[in-house]
Amino acid sequence: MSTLAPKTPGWLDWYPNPSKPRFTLPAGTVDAHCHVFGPQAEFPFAPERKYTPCDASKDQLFALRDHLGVTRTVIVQATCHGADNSAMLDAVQAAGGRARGVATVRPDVSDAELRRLDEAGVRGVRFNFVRRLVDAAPHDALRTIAKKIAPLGWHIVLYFEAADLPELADFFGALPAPLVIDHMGRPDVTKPVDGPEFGGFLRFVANNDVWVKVSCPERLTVSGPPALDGEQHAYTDVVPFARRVVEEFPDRVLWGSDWPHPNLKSHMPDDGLLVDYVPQIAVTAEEQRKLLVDNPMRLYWPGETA
Ligand SMILES: O=C(O)c1cc(C(=O)O)oc(=O)c1
Repeated sequence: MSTLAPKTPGWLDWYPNPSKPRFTLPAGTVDAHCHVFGPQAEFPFAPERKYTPCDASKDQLFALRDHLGVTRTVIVQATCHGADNSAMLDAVQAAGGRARGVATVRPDVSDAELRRLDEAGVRGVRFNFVRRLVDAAPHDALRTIAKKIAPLGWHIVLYFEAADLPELADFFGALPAPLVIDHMGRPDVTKPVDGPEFGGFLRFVANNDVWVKVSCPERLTVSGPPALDGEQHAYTDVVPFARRVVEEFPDRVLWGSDWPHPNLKSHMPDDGLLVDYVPQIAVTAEEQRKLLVDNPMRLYWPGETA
């Protein structure tokens, strides 16, 4: 019998009993960024991982999806599973057409394997440039893999820190597939929304074939979580950044819960309050429909109606 690896010290488990959101998500809402972790007894974590999370199974993900009023999910390969996509694929398959996947693959991946992933519901590959999550920036792998996936019509999901974008922008802009940016490119929300750093990010989005996930206020906030009474607006310091992206690029924004919220050390968000954050950043019914339904459907279920 194999022994299970203990969780990383200080690892916070996902919120056990999320509140029922006060904001009613429109019918057909897609959670375009969530993960499954293990369960590690069935799907062991990758030896090269930088953290060991708690288990977060597909059934627990589907229970949250239904509780929040989400219709479909995009399950994004988490770094703790490396390039072993089996837990993600198992979850996508179990969702019976109501999930798509984003995979991590190695540069020597065969065309036959890519076709197998495509048939299983994968529509993109993910690359991580956040230093605490990887050993080295994956430029060469990304260049090689981008050429292989472009003919499938897939996209490239990128995770990076705002301060690194100026160095990466030309490289990213030359890739031969659409780009999807995780967590708004991780802006430093203590800097001005009209300042040069976020301005550079907005220009990069304007000038390239880019979609942006306006996700993770709980990860980007400096002012912290909402009060426990839930009365005040949540994550107010992140709102102006996400609001700006939604206003400028209403047809290229995506929303995701980021459940089960890897690597949060300060607090674990109530996922119900994360849904209540949405109407602060997408204020009209039209903006909400585009963010939550139309845009992710176009990217992940093109030609299908919500
Ligand atoms: O900021 C993070 O720690 C983080 C990690 C991962 C992952 O390990 O895949 O995914 C995310 O979306 C965010």
